[in-house]
Amino acid sequence: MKRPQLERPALLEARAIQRLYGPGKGCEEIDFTLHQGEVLGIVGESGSGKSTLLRVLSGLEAPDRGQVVYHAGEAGSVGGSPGKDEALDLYAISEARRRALLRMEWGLVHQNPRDGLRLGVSAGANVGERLMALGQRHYGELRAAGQDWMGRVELDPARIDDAPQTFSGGMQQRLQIARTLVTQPRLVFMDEPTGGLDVSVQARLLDMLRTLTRELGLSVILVTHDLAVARLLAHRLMVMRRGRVVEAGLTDQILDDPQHPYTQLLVSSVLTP
Ligand SMILES: Nc1ncnc2c1ncn2[C@@H]1O[C@H](COP(=O)(O)OP(=O)(O)OP(=O)(O)O)[C@@H](O)[C@H]1O
Repeated sequence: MKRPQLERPALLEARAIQRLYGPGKGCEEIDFTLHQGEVLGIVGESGSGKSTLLRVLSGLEAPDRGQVVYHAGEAGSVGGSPGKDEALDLYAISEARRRALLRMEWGLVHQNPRDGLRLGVSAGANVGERLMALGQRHYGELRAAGQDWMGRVELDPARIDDAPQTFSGGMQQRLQIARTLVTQPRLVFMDEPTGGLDVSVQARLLDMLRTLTRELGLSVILVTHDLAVARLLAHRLMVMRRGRVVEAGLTDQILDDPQHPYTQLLVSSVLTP
């Protein structure tokens, strides 16, 4: 697996994050740095706090304690000066600026594509909509981008005018991915992107996601309970249990030589035939 270069600049930092609904429910003492071009997998069984952490990291739910710091500042980033790194404390900036980040610099891929798509408009409009939010208005170019991205996610571009409801679950998920990536987000959050799909559909989608993340050099925070998905996509892993990170490190190291008894259990229960 291709390793991220360590000297790459930081993109997102979690500093002592806590969001608890009750003892062990939610997440606490979360510290890590995501570097540009890196895919970080957050794994753990159901209820371990993965989704809670993702909501906090992606600006959807404020933590009780701690900070999420996003390094903006490249040319074109929201509120940043060209070439200058600017560390934004996600929950200290205004709600409007946080929303602008989500719309313009980040992407969110939901487990259920229906949460990420607009079902009432065509496939092409779903892809073009985020570009329009960035100021693109040229109809022909929006349509061309829609067709191009449908092709990239292995959907038939001839179906550009079809409504997402007429697509299968796996096709809807590919459309959601096209809609998310068309704006070339600096940071992508994925919540169980292959969950809820048939195994054969999952395998194809996973293959496509791996190709896209590599080709585009995407920076991704990926939540999954599926260690096979984590193995294929993530450079690094954080293993969560009852809201805390019990083990973190390079993916191969964690899955081939887990140190924490919980990780050992998780790995043996999934990977051993
Ligand atoms: N809004 C909420 N109010 C109260 N408790 C919550 C809320 N959201 C999550 N929890 C609780 O926090 C714990 C962690 O939930 P979370 O959804 O983050 O786990 P998860 O690892 O993502 O699980 P899954 O893989 O099943 O989605 C669970 O015990 C859950 O019941």
